[in-house]
Amino acid sequence: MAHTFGVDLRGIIDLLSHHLYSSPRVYARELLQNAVDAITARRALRPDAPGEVVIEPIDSGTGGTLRISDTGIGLTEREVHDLLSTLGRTSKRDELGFARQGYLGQFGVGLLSAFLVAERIRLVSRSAKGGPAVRWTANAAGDYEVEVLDGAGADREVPVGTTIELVPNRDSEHWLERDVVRALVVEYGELLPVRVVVAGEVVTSETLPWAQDALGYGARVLGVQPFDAIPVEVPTVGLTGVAYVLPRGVHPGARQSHRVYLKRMLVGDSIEGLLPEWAYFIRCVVDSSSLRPTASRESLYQDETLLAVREELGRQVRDWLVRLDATDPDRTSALLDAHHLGIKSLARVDDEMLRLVERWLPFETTDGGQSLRQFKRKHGSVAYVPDVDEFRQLAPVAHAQGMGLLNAGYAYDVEIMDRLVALDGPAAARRVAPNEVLAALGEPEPDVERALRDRLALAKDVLERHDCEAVPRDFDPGSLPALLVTNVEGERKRDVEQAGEQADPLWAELLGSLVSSESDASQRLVLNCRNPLVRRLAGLNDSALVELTVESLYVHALLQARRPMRPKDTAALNRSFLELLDRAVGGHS
Ligand SMILES: Nc1ncnc2c1ncn2[C@@H]1O[C@H](COP(=O)(O)OP(=O)(O)OP(=O)(O)O)[C@@H](O)[C@H]1O
Repeated sequence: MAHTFGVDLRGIIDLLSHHLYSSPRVYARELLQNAVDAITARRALRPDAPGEVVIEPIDSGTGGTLRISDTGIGLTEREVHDLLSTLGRTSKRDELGFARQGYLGQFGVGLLSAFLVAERIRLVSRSAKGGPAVRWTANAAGDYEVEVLDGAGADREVPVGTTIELVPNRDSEHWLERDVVRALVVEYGELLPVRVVVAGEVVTSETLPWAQDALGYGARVLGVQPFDAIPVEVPTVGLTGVAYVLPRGVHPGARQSHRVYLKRMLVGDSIEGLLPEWAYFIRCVVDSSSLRPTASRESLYQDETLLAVREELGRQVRDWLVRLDATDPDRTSALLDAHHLGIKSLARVDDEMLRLVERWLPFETTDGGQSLRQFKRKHGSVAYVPDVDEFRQLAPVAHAQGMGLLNAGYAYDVEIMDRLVALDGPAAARRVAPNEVLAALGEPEPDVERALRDRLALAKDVLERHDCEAVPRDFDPGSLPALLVTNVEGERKRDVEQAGEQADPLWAELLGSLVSSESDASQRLVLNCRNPLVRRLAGLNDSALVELTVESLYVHALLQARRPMRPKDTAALNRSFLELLDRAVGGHS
């Protein structure tokens, strides 16, 4: 013999309250939604049927009930048994189980959420299809009663539509009181296309607020004045709304959160996944007639449709950016200034964005802040350094020699340079190695160089300790005594030597022929013979003082290069500083 599942109503209510819905507050949305759906159903029969929802909350502390009445389609006695008293039964799906167009509900469980705040629900309804009025009373314990109000005076007074009355449970009276109810109804239902009255006050408006004053509405919803408001539209899912461009100050890692309405009922205002990740500086407010909610109605179902909508909204924001670029240069550069990270990340894969970045985004260069285009116009191609510290170190030297350098050490910069090369050819951008800057530096006067090299021989131990080769040069600015650069060739040579130890002789010889540097030290301390201190170093006779000066110059250059200090560097800093201090206060005299 076949049996049907039994259902423990208490268990279901517990499931709903603790696991499906995030708070009892959703009861207001579910009741509102049923009332609006009932009006929609009635208007499907008769388009000019009245549409109004009236909510009478509890007056604080009076211990009464909340009533919500609608002028909707109502329920016949059969429907009350069939729809209200069977969990999961709904009138809002078709024979094949698909959600019917135009209705907010679809799962057949929403009414139960009233039990999150009520111990008893009383419903009185009269169907627009005719027949007597019906009263249905259900308790949280899981029992219900149906009475037909036929013929009696009470029946005649019941208009077509439904009134639901909630008797609060012990801890929930406050959920049904005026201020809370009003706030909840405004939050969820302020855009509903029917008149909703709470405690005598109409809380809905006919038109979508962003259609009238998008920027004003944006400021209210976001709490700040948006940079701009982009109207967006995806007709395939009946979506309209606004993409707000946030003013500066949003972090690229910040979670996207959008305000989403479905059929003009709020789903939530921190809905994720509506725009591609790069658009972190955009907040949307949209209404859609056919995106799918999850069963809790608190988020969107992540399906193919949502993916397609995300792509399309991303495209519309991007098109706006391109239009702005063409029509309003000042605003474009202000926007790029505020949100360069998102736009740069887009430029890696989108050529029009790349051109926009090329034209407007200021980069740090040896000629000050400049766009790639300006820089290219002056120097012919973009010579860049892919590391911020290296740039800072090389920039003054390069600038003094008339070389243009651009700092491409921030997020996405190198990928943007690679993309420029892929599009415009190898002359478009070029990575500059420190040695290239060194190659541009002048040779020192021979006698100064000779004298300096003699002194440097005295500091051999110090230089070896720091894995450094000293290179005398002559360059501007004269105030800079020394420059520390990584010896890329030296490192390569060391790798090759290591590889050579393990490789067969023929291969080792081949590898060896690729390396030309004289030294295999990993760093180069480039001493500036134009600097007075370095010149004095060339004339020193005290070998201890030569060692101390070379080590101090090394530490100074290391600090300038902002390299991380290893323990032996910190020890060198302490040693040289204290020894210099000692000499300064006369310890050696
Ligand atoms: N105010 C009302 N007027 C007329 N019929 C109603 C009303 N409230 C509920 N009903 C009927 O009761 C059924 C069950 O309602 P319930 O809120 O549990 O589910 P639903 O609205 O169909 O779906 P969902 O769970 O997505 O809200 C509805 O499908 C509708 O037919």
